[in-house]
Amino acid sequence: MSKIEIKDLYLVFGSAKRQAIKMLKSGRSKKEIHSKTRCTIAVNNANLSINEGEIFVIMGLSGSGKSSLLRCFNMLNVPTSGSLVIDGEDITKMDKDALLNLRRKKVGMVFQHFGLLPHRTILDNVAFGLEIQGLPQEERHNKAKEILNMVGLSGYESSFPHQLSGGMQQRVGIARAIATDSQILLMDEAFSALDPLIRAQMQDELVEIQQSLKKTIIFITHDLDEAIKVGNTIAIMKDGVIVQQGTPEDILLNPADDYVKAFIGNVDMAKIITASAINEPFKARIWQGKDGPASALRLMERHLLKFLPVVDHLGRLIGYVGEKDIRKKIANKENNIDSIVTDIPKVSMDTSITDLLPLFINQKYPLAVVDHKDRPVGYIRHSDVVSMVTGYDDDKVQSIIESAN
Ligand SMILES: Nc1ncnc2c1ncn2[C@@H]1O[C@H](COP(=O)(O)OP(=O)(O)OP(=O)(O)O)[C@@H](O)[C@H]1O
Repeated sequence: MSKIEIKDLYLVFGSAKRQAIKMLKSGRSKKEIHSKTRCTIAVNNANLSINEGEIFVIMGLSGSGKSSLLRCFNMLNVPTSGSLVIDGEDITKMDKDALLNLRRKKVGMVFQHFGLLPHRTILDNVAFGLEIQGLPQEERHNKAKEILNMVGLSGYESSFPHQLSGGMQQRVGIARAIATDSQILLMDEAFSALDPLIRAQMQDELVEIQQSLKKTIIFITHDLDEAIKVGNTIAIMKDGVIVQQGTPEDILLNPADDYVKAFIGNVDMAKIITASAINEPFKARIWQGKDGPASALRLMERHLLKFLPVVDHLGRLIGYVGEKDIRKKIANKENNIDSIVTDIPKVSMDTSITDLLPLFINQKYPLAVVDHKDRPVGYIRHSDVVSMVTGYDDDKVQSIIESAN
């Protein structure tokens, strides 16, 4: 379900906003508009749909408009035109009180440089939003302690921000943002001031927090690896325009233009692309104890396959049967396929391509992809994995592999 819906959103800085938008719509460039009107087009016709409970990442070069757009989500920046609907309500039309309420209760923010109050204890920093909401001291302290425990900072309640490392301070920032039970978290380069090891740890923790609390998180980063690690959806901005949005895999496999290509240029695709990108769904399967060689052969011929998955009475994969073995059984008038079921390595949809490669050693059949109940969902051919890793086209790889066999 979509939690946030942005339609035709423009954000212009400067006084001649109308003129700037008119020029923009008549095709003038951002630069040209700036030199004529002194206005900056920060967001140019953004359209986004953000699902409840997802981590939505916004990426783009410096100055592309990420922070400007993010600040529209709590109306710290007031869009020049367009709508931004949260839970069915257009926040661009809210009055002052409704907006205060939105910021206090619904939309929390985590800043790059933590934004903690230096003379307040960690406990009081986390309880800050609750204090503004008017919660009595005992109640807000209890809640803050609970959240500090959740982000691994129990025991630091009476410390002050400067006594904590950067990673710990950012945990406090996150704790403060989630203490108010806000459903939406805005995170602007929240991890970029942290050193790489702590940063990686914080990324894992964010994903965990999101999974347990089901917040909707809008997360800005410059770092594609980070975007891929935490993001369910990634939107890429250039000069105020959202040039592409999709799942990390969509973006890696089908970059919309050269700008996006340049972004993903130095990512190790093989580590990020998973089995799901090259999975071929099974069109048929046979049931152990029920189907015999003749029906197996019929299915193979119908679906042009040289092997079939065999499943037990619960639909769980046992292995494959191959065409040659099936034909032998038929020739020998044997009716039981049990002795010819070959064991096969099983993988899941999210196994990375690099982890798939070694599994092909000594395998004549494709790998089997199974779901969490061990039921077969598809297969992965060696040639597809090699094409993905080498970048050579599929037919060429297929012929090399076949000639080697
Ligand atoms: N308050 C403001 N007044 C005028 N122009 C602004 C203001 N805030 C941002 N801009 C301009 O809007 C454009 C987008 O800036 P923004 O900070 O949103 O980009 P960004 O992608 O977040 O960049 P960075 O990654 O460096 O933070 C830039 O041209 C910037 O100079």
